[in-house]
Amino acid sequence: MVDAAQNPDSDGTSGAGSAESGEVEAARAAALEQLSGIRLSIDNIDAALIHLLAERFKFTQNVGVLKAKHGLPPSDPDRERKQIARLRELALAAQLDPAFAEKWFNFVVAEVIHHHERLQSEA
Ligand SMILES: O=C(O)C(=O)C[C@]1(C(=O)O)C=C[C@@H](O)C=C1
Repeated sequence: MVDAAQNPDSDGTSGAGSAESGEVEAARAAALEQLSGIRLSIDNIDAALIHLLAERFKFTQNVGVLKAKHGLPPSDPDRERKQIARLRELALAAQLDPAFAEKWFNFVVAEVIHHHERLQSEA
């Protein structure tokens, strides 16, 4: 139920009683229900992204250990260029902004490189 005191009509009154305000309220209540459903899906996707990121970092941790052990450089710009080109293609096909995909990738890789550097300094 939508509280009229918290959701006044556009004229600032409660609009109590009119048939029109009843319809507006019903439509708003339906919209809020729809919003809750959509937010459940958003929460599921956010959870999946966290799990995927955690898995990715487990693998990059393995890479960092290997690199530290064998004196390999923390970053590999050539590999990154190829990854970015691939991710931009995937983003385009998925109707995601390729610039955003690249920004996201660079953000994650910068963190990975920090981890690699820390492992190297500890080795
Ligand atoms: O593949 C590597 O060499 C990594 O260290 C992993 C990774 C990545 O997170 O994808 C991170 C840093 C490198 O510059 C390139 C790629």
